[in-house]
Amino acid sequence: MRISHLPSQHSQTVRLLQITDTHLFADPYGCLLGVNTAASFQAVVGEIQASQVDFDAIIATGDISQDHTAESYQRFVDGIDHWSQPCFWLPGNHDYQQEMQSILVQSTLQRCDSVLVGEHWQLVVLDSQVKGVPHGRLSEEQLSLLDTALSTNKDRHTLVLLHHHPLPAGSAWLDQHQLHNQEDFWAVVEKHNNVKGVVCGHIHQALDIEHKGRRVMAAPSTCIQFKPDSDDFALDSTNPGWREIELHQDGTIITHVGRLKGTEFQPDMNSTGY
Ligand SMILES: Nc1ncnc2c1ncn2[C@@H]1O[C@@H]2COP(=O)(O)O[C@H]2[C@H]1O
Ligand SMILES: [Fe+2]
Repeated sequence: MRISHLPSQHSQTVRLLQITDTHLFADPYGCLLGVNTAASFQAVVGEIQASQVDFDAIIATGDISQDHTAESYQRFVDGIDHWSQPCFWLPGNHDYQQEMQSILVQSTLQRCDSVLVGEHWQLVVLDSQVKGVPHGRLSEEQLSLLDTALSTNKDRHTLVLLHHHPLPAGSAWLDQHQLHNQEDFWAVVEKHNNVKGVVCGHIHQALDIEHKGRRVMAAPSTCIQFKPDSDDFALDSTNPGWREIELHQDGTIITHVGRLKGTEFQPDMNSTGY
């Protein structure tokens, strides 16, 4: 298992910044359904800086690239380069792991399976990608990695990270692309009592609910947003954004979604998919 350490800084509270579904292109003018994804990503990074968000690490929860190019991954690296905090990333359905592995190893970026965070927490970072299709699945290997990390660090509160949503989000078109073997995932989680939360990307909308006694959270994409509770594909006019997550030593999670202001990054609302 690839294990990393994140020492807690000033206090025992650890702050994470979730950035997800950037869908970047090699072309700086590349657009997804009318939104220039490089520009919206840069605007989100700029707004995080302007709002002086305090964080100890970035978690990038997949779909970093839309065109699978090394240049698109380099664009992500360049966008967060000015931050000295580490970035832990995992693949989404749109990612090409070969390019990711070669580009996202620079400076502070790391692909690891488990991060021991301060004295009280761990992150388990899972790969739910099934090559070439939009839905997710956790292999036997990933399920066993989760099980091992939870039993090895049973005294640490745990936040599990994966790209695909491990429960229906309430939109039929999107739920066909959810984590297909979610019963297997929850069976492992329910064997242990240290999982306090699960964080995903993929659904391009904010979510913060309780499921099987654990917190499940998702963040807005840095580009286009999907309309919640819509059985057919539909975009939402809410702005690109991010999620901040505070992990407290007693196991409490405090979280907040931040978004851009203004109307610069409205998608083509009549789009029917991509
Ligand atoms: N109209 C559509 N119907 C079903 N799936 C779609 C549609 N448009 C896009 N998708 C896929 O659904 C995925 C959901 O989010 P992704 O960013 O992974 O990328 C999306 C596409 O792969
Ligand atoms: Fe996505």
